[in-house]
Amino acid sequence: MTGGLEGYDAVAEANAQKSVLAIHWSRICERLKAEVGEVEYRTWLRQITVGPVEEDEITLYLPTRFLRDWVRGQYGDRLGALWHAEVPAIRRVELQVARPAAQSAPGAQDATPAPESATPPVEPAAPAAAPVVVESPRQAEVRSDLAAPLEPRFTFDTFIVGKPNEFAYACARRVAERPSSPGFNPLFLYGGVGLGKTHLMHAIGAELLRGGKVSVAYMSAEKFMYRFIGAIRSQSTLEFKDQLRSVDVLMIDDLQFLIGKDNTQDEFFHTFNALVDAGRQIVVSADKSPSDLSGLEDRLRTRLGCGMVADIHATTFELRISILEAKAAASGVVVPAKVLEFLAHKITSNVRELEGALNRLIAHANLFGRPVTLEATQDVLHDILKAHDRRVTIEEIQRKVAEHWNTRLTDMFSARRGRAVARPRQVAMYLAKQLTSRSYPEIGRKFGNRDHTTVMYGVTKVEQLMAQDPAFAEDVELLRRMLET
Ligand SMILES: Nc1ncnc2c1ncn2[C@@H]1O[C@H](COP(=O)(O)OP(=O)(O)OP(=O)(O)O)[C@@H](O)[C@H]1O
Repeated sequence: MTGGLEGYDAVAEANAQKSVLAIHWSRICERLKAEVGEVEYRTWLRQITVGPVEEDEITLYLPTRFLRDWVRGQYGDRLGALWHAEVPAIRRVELQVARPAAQSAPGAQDATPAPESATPPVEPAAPAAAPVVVESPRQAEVRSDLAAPLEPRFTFDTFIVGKPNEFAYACARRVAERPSSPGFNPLFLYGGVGLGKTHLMHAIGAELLRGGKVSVAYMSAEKFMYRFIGAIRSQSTLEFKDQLRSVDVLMIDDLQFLIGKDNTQDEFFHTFNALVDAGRQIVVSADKSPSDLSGLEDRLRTRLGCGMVADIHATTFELRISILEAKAAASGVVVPAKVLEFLAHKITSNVRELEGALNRLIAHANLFGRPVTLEATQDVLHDILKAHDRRVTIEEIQRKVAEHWNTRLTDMFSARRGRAVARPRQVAMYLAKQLTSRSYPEIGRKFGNRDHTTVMYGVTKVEQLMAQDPAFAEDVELLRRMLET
């Protein structure tokens, strides 16, 4: 009997404490709403439920680890101060993850949720292994409810292939023809800005859809994050996960955006594993190789590097010319070869800018009905050309390259031919061709009066080595970036 009464007292006391806390909490909520605004309050704070008070500490619960971390970072101190102002005995606020009790309405203030302590929200079980190609044919679809639409211009037919991108192109083709082939899942495409990563991803998507039977979802990593946050806010994370895990091919662009976004990385990691385990294809792009994406969790970097990693190098003059020729031909406007050469020499940064310059020229020609000439080009594009005036000198290039390979600067001009000095010299010639507007004979003169054919040989040799040896290619790329900034 006594025990029963004690139990009753304890329950009554706990209930009384809950009601008192609920009154304080509703006042605090009003203050918070006034301080942060209705929208922010509803997004982040409404889902807080009040837990017990022990000594000078009150526990508040949030439904997910993501929300808990966010609220702790953004509002932790403020919550502490408001509770202390309301109940002076409370000096500390502890934020914990807990799912609300099944019956309680979201945000119900007297709900006593089931704490999950430090464990993250439970992930849905990975789907059972499924065949690579869906057995019962269904309509090919791009999951536009879930992802971004594909750009119709970005196909394999409109992608111009040259040395810097031929490997990435071949890998992309292979994935489009046989998704989830061993060794090609995930396909990780990386390279500098505006070099065609997105174009290749869309081309894969378009090709797969043409073949039917698959569902494809493409989205930027940024969109992935916002979709994920949106799902948390609307308490529909399970639907979000299910949607993502139901596609045959998932493509995530610009993965570097997830650096520092730990919760989204976690989510992506689980999605990634569930899809790959189920035999679905993943394609990812980023500005660096998996090993260089410091800031991504190690386990994610390791998995990203497990399939095929393909680099898109900076464009060569030849590739720039081919791209310009193809785009000019498609426009129907006659652009003289010397104008194309001029542009390919001047605008070396990336294909997006090159394309932008050509489009401006073409629009100008169409609007005013005047032929495209070199003079008109200089006039119409004067701002772009000014911004692209190369400031790098051959002397700077020689110095940086010599430092990088630890050779003497004088070996750039000397007659010595050993590989240890010849290779850096060839790299410097290659970079001089890439980063300055000097001709082969001019470059030759700067390298101890060498003949222009020696320079041409050096440039070709470096291009060949870059195609064969990724480590060497990365070295050269690094030098190039250092010189350009
Ligand atoms: N080899 C190519 N052939 C034809 N067009 C190309 C090629 N490479 C890039 N482009 C064009 O250049 C533009 C920029 O390419 P894209 O958006 O694919 O670059 P990205 O590498 O994804 O850049 P970012 O890192 O900024 O996302 C697009 O219009 C694309 O069609």
